[in-house]
Amino acid sequence: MILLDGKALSEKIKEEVKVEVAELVEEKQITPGLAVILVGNDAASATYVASKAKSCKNAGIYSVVHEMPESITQEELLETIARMNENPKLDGILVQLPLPKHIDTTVVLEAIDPLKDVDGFHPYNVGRMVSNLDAFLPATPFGVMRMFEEYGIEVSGKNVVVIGSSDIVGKPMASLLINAKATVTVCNSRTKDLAFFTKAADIVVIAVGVPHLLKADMIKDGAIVIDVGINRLDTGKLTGDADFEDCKNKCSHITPVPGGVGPMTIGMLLKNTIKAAKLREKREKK
Ligand SMILES: Nc1nc(=O)c2c([nH]1)NC[C@@H]1CN(c3ccc(C(=O)N[C@@H](CCC(=O)O)C(=O)O)cc3)C=[N+]21
Repeated sequence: MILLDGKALSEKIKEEVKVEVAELVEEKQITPGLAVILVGNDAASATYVASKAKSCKNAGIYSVVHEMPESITQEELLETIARMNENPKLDGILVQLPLPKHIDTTVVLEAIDPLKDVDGFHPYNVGRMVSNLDAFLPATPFGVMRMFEEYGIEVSGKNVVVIGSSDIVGKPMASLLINAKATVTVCNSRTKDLAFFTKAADIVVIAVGVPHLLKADMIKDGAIVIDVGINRLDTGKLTGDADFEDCKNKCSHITPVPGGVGPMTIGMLLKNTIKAAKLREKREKK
């Protein structure tokens, strides 16, 4: 069994990013900038945001974390985004999800300038991604594709089952795999016989938020398991959507949690921020 080491790979990506940032600064006098908007005081969200800011700093990317109280109105949030859209120091804008219930996430994500949408959640980028055009790709599925590449895993012609159909992971994951010529099946919580699909899969990508849902008896010998789940147990430990101990003896490759897909997400966000900075440079030249 080969462990897909997202932590080590993300270190490599961060080094690449560092070099690219240094080049941008030297050759184009541009420092990439990222704004992260954090609404409310969810502990997990705060941790992720802090780690994004730290990674930016290490890479030489200018970053601001804009914290707003749970009680802000949608209008106030939209005004903040409008200001950031106009701020030339900021190449990327990321609104940490989930947002409080009184705020309409769709409206907020659509307010971000598509050219600063480093999360790839704006319908403009979603449409371009589905059409296989150049776009900001959502960091988590983008990171999974990079992982396949790095480990020499060919997805073309493979049967891939994606479990979970969220806008953030499942749907974009399926799109990227379709663009790469995989045969893709997307399952969700209403799927009647999940094992029927997963047993036929060369690759299973699971992103549902149910600890240890995927067991060894649901996969075929030599399957590749990509675990996007990040579940915090009562013990405080993180665990995935796949039963790692059970699956590890049956699959050919598996991502651990922690240390798998999670760290890749941050690496690809930094990549997207550089892409945004390069887009700005092109616009400014015109
Ligand atoms: N607009 C937006 N964009 C996001 O990209 C976004 C978001 N909202 N909301 C929350 C999710 C979650 N997410 C993670 C990123 C890195 C790790 C990560 O690095 N995890 C480490 C462990 C971290 C720990 O120990 O807590 C690992 O899996 O090894 C996890 C989760 C980004 N998200």
